[in-house]
Amino acid sequence: MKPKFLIAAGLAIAALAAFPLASGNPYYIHLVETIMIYAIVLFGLDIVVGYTGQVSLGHAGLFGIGAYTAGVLVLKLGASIWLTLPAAIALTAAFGALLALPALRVTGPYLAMVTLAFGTIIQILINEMSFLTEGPMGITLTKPSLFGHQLDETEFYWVVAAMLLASLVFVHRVLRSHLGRAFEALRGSPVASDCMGVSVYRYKVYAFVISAGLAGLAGALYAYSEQYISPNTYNFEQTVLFLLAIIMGGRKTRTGALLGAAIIVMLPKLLDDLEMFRIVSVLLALIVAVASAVALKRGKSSLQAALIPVVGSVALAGLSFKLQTMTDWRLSVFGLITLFVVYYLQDGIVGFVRNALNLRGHAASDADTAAQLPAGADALSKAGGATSQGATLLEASKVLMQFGGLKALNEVDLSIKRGSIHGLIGPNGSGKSTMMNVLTGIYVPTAGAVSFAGAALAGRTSSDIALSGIARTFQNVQLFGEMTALQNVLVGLHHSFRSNLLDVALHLPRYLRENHQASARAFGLLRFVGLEQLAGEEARNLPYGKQRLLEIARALALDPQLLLLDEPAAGLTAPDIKELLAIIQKIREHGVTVILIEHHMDVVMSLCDTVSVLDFGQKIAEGLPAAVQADEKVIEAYLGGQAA
Ligand SMILES: Nc1ncnc2c1ncn2[C@@H]1O[C@H](COP(=O)(O)OP(=O)(O)OP(=O)(O)O)[C@@H](O)[C@H]1O
Repeated sequence: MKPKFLIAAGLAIAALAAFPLASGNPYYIHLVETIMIYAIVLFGLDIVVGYTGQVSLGHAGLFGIGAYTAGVLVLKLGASIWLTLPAAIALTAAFGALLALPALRVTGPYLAMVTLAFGTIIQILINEMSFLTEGPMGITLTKPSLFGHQLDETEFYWVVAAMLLASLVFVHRVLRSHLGRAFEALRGSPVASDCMGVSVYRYKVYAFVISAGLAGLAGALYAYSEQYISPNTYNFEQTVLFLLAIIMGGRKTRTGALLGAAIIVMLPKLLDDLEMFRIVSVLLALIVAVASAVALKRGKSSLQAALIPVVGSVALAGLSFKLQTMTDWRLSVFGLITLFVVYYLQDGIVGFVRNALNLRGHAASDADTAAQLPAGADALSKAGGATSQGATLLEASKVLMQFGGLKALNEVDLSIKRGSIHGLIGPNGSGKSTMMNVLTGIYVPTAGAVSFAGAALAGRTSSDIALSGIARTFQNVQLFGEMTALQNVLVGLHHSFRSNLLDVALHLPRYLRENHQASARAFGLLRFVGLEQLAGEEARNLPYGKQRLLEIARALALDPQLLLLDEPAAGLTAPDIKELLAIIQKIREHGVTVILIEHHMDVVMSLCDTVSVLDFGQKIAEGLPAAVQADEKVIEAYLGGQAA
């Protein structure tokens, strides 16, 4: 960690701890305490919303479960904080797993509705289960005791501050680890995640469970902080506020969550006080103007894009001086601010400032990591082994893939020899990509069987198949766009981690060792495909040809025995194709078997040992490239069309 960062963090912690002593005002102490509690919820919600890209409107319900676990345990058993906090985390995490179930089946607006229903059910249950929760009457409790000492407002503030710091470190470490990369990969491309051995199912559940655990912790702290809980707090408005806080603050940043929490706690109060509202809106206009000017100067934004937020915030400041009273305008101003942020600051306030000031988050630190790694790491391990060269690695027999009445594959047999490069060609729509999808478990064939390295693939998930040694690239590049090149490859290396949540959270030696080894290998793989200079660049910003190479590096990270390349040369320039040919040759030299789908005949002819030709889902020819090229049926179906 950089000394500058450590000093800043130390100062921030000292300021946070000193605040109640300096302020002395119970109202402000309670306000900051609430912000910290909400920030803990938002750290968790950001995992689900920001990282995995799911919508959750159920987090107020989870927050409520945490609060009521503490409340009920205190009410019924007189339990201490040592029991209530872990119990709240555990029970809420279990409910989080329950909430994850719909996320496995539905996405987008449907998921939003289901999670909203979950939140509503929780609120109704709290209301109805009077024997446990005291129903609408609510539960009154006192501040907890620690080591026999009853905490006062300030001491409890410090407990909350300690929990905030612990949550911050925990979440930050998890999100920067292989687990966080897995969450982010789900958002980037679920199909590619599965094909990299990162099970979408498993990691969606993990994300909800961790997120819920944090909501539970926050809920329990909230119960003690307010000293009174009732079902009405955990309602629809609360859940929307949480979501809004993430959007306003900025997703995928802990600073954004803190800022979002401050906004949702302060804004309603701010909108009650006209004088304060005027001061803050003028300050906001100034900040936006400066950030926009910087963005414009650095060429990060067009004049129009930079002007709109400035005009908006200046108009808001102007409006604040026109208003005589806030009472009638509170909700309208709140709505306007929300609309403005959601529409114009889509990366949230933190994202906007980062963009304007050209701060690149973890992209820059990836470049640093890359630069520190040893130069000669042997990235690509030997696969297969010389002894088994020539034996059958993959056998597909009578594979039928039917979509309604269309037979995309019609009883196709395919036998792939270990160590070979096997070409799969055919006109558009002949079933090549469908075959890839069958081999990687994305499609379950209507009939027929596939065996790989002696084991049947039937009934296995894409991620299982990937982990057993089949890696692939995609016809339409499926990178994790918001992640750097290095992180993309690290997702492919997910299988090399054995560390669990505890190893990650406490940075235990096992995790540190695995992380270092994985980073070194990822960088080595980038070097293997000639992308080491671009390690810290976001995948979406790479030129198309480089994106295709990055996909190959990511696939190789799986240590595959079989690599499926789906039109790797599509859209590449002639020099890029030359580079690609050399890389595929090198891959074969490392003993990796390759199935190559390609429309560029020169690539197929120069690389492949055997070529199979598909037409309308049927295999019409197979053999040496030259023989296939001369085959009448092939010329008629495919090469003839190309020649023409
Ligand atoms: N999920 C699907 N649902 C319905 N039809 C599909 C599906 N996937 C593929 N098909 C159809 O199966 C046929 C074979 O498609 P496929 O993408 O495998 O061809 P291809 O040989 O890879 O073509 P190209 O070279 O254009 O990529 C096409 O008619 C396609 O429309």
